[in-house]
Amino acid sequence: MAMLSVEEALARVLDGATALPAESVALKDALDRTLADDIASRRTQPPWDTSAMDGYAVRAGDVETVPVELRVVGSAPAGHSFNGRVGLNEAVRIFTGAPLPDGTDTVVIQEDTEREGDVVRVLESSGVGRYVRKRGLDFRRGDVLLNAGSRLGPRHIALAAAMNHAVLPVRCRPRVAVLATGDELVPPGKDPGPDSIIASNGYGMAGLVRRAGGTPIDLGIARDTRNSLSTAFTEAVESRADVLVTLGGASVGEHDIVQDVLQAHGLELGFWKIAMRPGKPLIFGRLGNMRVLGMPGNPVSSMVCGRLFMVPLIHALLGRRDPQTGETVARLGGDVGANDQRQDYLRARLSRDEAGGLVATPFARQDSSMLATLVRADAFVIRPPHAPPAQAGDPCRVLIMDF
Ligand SMILES: Nc1nc2c(c(=O)[nH]1)N[C@H]1C(S)=C(S)[C@@H](COP(=O)(O)OP(=O)(O)OC[C@H]3O[C@@H](n4cnc5c(N)ncnc54)[C@H](O)[C@@H]3O)O[C@H]1N2
Ligand code: MOO
Repeated sequence: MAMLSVEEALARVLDGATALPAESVALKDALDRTLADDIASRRTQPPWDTSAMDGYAVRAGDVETVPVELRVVGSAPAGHSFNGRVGLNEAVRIFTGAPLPDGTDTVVIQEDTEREGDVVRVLESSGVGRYVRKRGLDFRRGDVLLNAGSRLGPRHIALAAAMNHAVLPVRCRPRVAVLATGDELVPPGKDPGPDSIIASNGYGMAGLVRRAGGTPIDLGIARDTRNSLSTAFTEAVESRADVLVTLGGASVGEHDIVQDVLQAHGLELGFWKIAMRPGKPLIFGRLGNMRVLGMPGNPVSSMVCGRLFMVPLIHALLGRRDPQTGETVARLGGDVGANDQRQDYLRARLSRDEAGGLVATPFARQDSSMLATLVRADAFVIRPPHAPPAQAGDPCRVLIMDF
């Protein structure tokens, strides 16, 4: 039977996944959150014509011919405007950021002047508007400058502040319950028994959840028994998780009972098994309002499934409009053989050729248990199903490692 393609599987995971409700957060807590509404400016910036330099505000007509002496009639530091009107052959001492006094249209920088008492001698002429930032140069009241669905980086937060917003509407963080399964698993840092494996995947998955903008809920480690799994699934439902991620027990052995027990809880199965390596036994379905991703236990398989399916799902629940696929193109740094029906994600090193082009060289060993190779890798080379053999120098698709 033909297995589901990666694209089709992703489409099914994202089907019907729409943005969660919004909440308000203070600017200082808004970093990396996703905006829930378009944001219009409450202010025009700059609010008035402003000096861009320290110097003298003058009338351009007075300084056409230089040198010329002007009478200094006042001073305008930032935050304190000069309230009078500046007349013929007059100047006001001005500083960067101060409003341009009435009657002036130009700034002469102080390096181009000599001052003596209340007289300034202007040595260089200056055109109209020189060193003046016009009112509204940056933006105007009512301009929509930040869009719903964008992730708030430091620059977006600075702009929101400049627009005079102290609080922003953002999407609630998707809650993602993460459950490791397996009798062999023990937490890191303990003294492992003779048959123990250290549980690693849950830590990686929780990190992926956080990076994607969700809140991980740690459900710990379930034993390979119906009872233990059942208790954990009940806990997931009670925790009001939007997504449940299980790790391990997804394959065909008689201890791989995750799917069975999920079904006993009412799982509506979306799919099981996809044409992908690593990650073939991926399970997807719904348990009430909760989406369930049953990931294979091999550490690299679960991280790749997390990156390819869980991260886009979290982004969809955040209403992200700017999702980055992370995909680009490179040239192969070594030969690769013909591919079978599974789309391969080969861990690879990136380098540059002499012309500066990107080169991706897959590691020789690609076993899905090898986490150290995942950390050594800079990218995945994507080999589509049934791709013919390819040689060093041939173009290839790559997914840059971003976790
Ligand atoms: N007869 C077949 N056997 C297998 C098939 C198949 O199609 N036919 N598929 C293989 C593939 S592909 C994968 S991937 C694995 C996935 O199996 P499971 O999801 O059932 O995973 P487990 O058996 O529970 O564990 C596999 C491996 O990973 C270790 N593991 C599990 N959880 C964790 C964790 N949280 N942290 C660290 N390591 C973990 C576990 O100890 C095992 O070594 O099935 C193949 N078999
Ligand atoms: O698909 Mo499994 O994830 O190859 O090892």
